[in-house]
Amino acid sequence: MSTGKPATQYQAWKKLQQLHSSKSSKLVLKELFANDPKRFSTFSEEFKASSPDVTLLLDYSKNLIDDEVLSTLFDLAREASVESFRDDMFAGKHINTSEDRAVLHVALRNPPTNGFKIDEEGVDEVEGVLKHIKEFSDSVRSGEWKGYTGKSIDTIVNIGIGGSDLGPVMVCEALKHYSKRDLKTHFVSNIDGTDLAEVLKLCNTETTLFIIASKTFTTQETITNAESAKAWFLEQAKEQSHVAKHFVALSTNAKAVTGFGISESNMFAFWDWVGGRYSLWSAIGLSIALSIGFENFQELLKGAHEMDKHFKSTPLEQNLPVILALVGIWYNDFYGAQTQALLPYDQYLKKFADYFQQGDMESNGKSVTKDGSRVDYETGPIIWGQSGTNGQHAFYQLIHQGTKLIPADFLAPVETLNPISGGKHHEILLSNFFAQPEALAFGKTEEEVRKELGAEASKNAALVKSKIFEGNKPTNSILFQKLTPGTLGALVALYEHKIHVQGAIWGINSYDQMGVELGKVLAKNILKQLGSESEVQGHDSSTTGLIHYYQKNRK
Ligand SMILES: O=P(O)(O)OC[C@H]1O[C@H](O)[C@H](O)[C@@H](O)[C@@H]1O
Repeated sequence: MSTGKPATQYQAWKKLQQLHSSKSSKLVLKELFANDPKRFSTFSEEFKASSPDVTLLLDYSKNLIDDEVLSTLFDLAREASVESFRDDMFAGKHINTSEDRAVLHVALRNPPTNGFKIDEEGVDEVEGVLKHIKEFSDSVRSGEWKGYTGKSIDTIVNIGIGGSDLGPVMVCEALKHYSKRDLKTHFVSNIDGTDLAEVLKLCNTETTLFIIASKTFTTQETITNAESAKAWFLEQAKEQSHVAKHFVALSTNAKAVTGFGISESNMFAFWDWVGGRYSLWSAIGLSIALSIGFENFQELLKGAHEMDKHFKSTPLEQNLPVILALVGIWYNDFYGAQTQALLPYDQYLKKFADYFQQGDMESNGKSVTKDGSRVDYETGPIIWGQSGTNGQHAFYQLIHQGTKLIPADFLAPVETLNPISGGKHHEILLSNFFAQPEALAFGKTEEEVRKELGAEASKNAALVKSKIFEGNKPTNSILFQKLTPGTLGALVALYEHKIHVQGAIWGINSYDQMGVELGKVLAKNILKQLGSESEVQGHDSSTTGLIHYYQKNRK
């Protein structure tokens, strides 16, 4: 079990504080590289899965670390019992202590033979649900599954929010290359009626399949959207019995699903040991299987499983998720970095940062440890980013020359799936992928700027200063072979396990999400009061003023 101890109590943490005060000014990338020609090979690791397409190279040499810092970070991981906490997760122990649940997304991608031995109720049902997903997705994709007028399905609408939306959205976008183009996939998540209304304009009742994705099947947004979608469907289809051909549910809550009017035979089950933000590997991935086919969905699971094996059995010093986690902690807790950017140089990964906003921030955005003490150190970073090179033309200015330290992960494929114009686009893309971390690390000195400006430099001192790049900005670079389903599975699992390791060291519970509750409760209460001004009770003057303004001005 993770110790749940405040991280500041570890000896290694104290040593890292000392190292930071004594060394941080000396950790200068330009010098570290100049003094060690082997720095790249020392601080990089390759991950190779059994499929030759699934390989990742992690270069973490452009970080503000040396051997001593790194070995102390590994000491920290050992002192915080990261290895036994990891093993507890794989063994099905109830590491989600506040909800007394196991955390077993790894069981969803665990093959029936040669996998991990996991002992928890429901794990032996995983294969059966996968079989159900296969049969159903095959029959929809082949056109065998017919709608109420005998036509095949050509449009899928996934209605879900949070973990029941972001994973499928990200993966369907990332693996669009493998998708069945004549089966359109849409996602509706927001309670804002605009979301559903705009999607319904693209749908035909006779050929649309609605997937209602909700672990609890009580989420207000999802159930309201699902009810409105059903009403829209019935306006045309009339007969309640036709619902069975056009609505399926993904949930752990059979009672609520049948209560909604979807029969259990049209329900794809999962279990409470699957956290919402770790659920794309479960029945929640049905829209993925429909879009890219079951075999590709299985490849996605396989790639993740290979990363699980790596995480479970590789010594910490070569363990990719552990390295990413520790380097992240170095900036988050000792350098005071507030954020972590995820910058994929692959257009298909444009939703990757959005996905891990929930994955990381909902997991590690906590301020009490497992034993209830208030932390006196920083926990989860703010995750953000977008695909390169678009980000370069938007926010990189601040990363290069602003006042904030922004550690960034750069990701790119060696091979593109779209080698248009003889591969020219890809070469340009990758030249940017190589150039940005280099510019961030090594910057541009005043001397270089002066040389470049020539005579102008002596006339315009401010211009010289504005063109200096201080450099020494840390990055990780991840090069993967190409964006296959297996590679994506491995990449997602890499970041999932990074989150796990950081949470273990911070002593927090990465697997509950109490922080989303309060707003939901208040919104329900306010909804009841929106009828008239006199009903608005029990709020501060700001909230009351805003509600009254709305009530006066609504039409
Ligand atoms: O799948 P559902 O039960 O509808 O939950 C959807 C989402 O609800 C909340 O926002 C939780 O914080 C998320 O973790 C969850 O993914």
